[in-house]
Amino acid sequence: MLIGAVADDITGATDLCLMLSREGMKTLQVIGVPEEGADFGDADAVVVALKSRTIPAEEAVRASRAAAGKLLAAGAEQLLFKYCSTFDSTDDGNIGPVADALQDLTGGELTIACPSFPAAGRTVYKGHLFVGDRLLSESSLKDHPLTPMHDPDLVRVLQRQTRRPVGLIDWPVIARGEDAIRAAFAQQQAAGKRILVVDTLSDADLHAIGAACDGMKLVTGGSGIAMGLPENFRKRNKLPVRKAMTRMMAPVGRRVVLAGSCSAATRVQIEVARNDASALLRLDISAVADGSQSAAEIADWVISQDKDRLPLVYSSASPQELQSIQAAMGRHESGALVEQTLAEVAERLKQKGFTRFLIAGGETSGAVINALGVKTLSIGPEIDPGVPWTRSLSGPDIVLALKSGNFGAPDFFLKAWAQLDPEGSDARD
Ligand SMILES: Nc1ncnc2c1ncn2[C@@H]1O[C@H](COP(=O)(O)OP(=O)(O)O)[C@@H](O)[C@H]1O
Ligand SMILES: O=C(O)[C@@H](O)C(=O)COP(=O)(O)O
Repeated sequence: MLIGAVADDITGATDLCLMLSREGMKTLQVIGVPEEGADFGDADAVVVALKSRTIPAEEAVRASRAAAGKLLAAGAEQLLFKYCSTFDSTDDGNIGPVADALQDLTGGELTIACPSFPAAGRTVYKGHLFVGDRLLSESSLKDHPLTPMHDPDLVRVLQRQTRRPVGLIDWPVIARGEDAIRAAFAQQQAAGKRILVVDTLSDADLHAIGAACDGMKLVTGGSGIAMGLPENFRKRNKLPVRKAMTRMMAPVGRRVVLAGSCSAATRVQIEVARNDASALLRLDISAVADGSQSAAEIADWVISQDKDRLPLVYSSASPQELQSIQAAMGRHESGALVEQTLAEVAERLKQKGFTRFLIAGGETSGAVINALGVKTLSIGPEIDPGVPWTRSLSGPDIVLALKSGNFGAPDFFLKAWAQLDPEGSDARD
């Protein structure tokens, strides 16, 4: 194993898997902390998907340390901690505490914090995170249901989460390339800094930063940082050149979209599907809470739809609607009830022979995957930046597209299916 990664949510993990496999690494996604003696086959990279972004910091640290320990024991040469490209976290964590714990596990050496993903519009300049052309705090992430982001200055944000000194390598240094970046690492380390936010404006910057991280025991960031890391192993003849996949075999069966993301991109995708005459049903959380809507009824509705129409169940709400739901029911309580309901719908549909699932939302995907009993995923073709098709390797034979809330083009829900073999296939990849 060349790279062992711990991701703080499931869509983040598939995003990272896609990046690593696009760069030629045979990549396996494992759901949850691997079991003792787990067999990772001949994977060049293993990404462990946790659901640790919004749980209490001590639990996130415990799970991340356990997962990282398994990857290091299996021979991982470099450890990667994957979090969101929009740095989703609270002042209590969990990025800082987990990075600290993994740094301890890997000998306490200097590490970086590189959330940038320019292909998805996330860049960092003077330590400030931009989403498209807006500062993070002025983007739709300020209204995230679980981790509203109000401060765009990542040095400040991260410093609130860790006692270790946080530094910054700004863009003029990054633009001078690998050697300059490496020299800046050494200078900052000598100045007592332990974790460095790195400015990044382009894929070229990511390649240069990745090259400078050759040999760094622990790297932290979004999937973008994985763009430049595989080349370090290829240079040493540890990694062959592989072609990216463009289509995927999928088991015979019906399809469904389940959206528990309230992100701006997902809400647009829902409207595009509505205008295309897909069959839409809203999960009304107040109705679920008072018993007038249930997972069983929602699943029956999906099953009863004409097979030629795409069925889409969504709980997604506008920031204003969300505010009043959360005021009435509580932020975590309402979120958990939505997740639990969509997870039960998925489980019921699986029982009825549905094999093709498109799930929108990271936390939502985590809940659905757990309910479906999926343990490992192989990575298929890219639908849009950050979102591949995946196929379950053990347990139920199904394909899944796990879409991060803010990823994907407006027609994502409609176009994703074109990459699956319409006839179906009984053989797993
Ligand atoms: N109508 C709603 N009311 C309250 N919470 C909701 C509603 N719809 C979705 N949620 C919750 O919002 C959270 C969205 O997070 P997530 O699934 O990670 O989406 P994203 O990828 O957009 O961040 C989930 O916990 C989900 O259950
Ligand atoms: O880095 C990213 O933006 C994604 O990989 C990711 O982690 C997004 O999280 P969700 O929006 O909660 O799916």
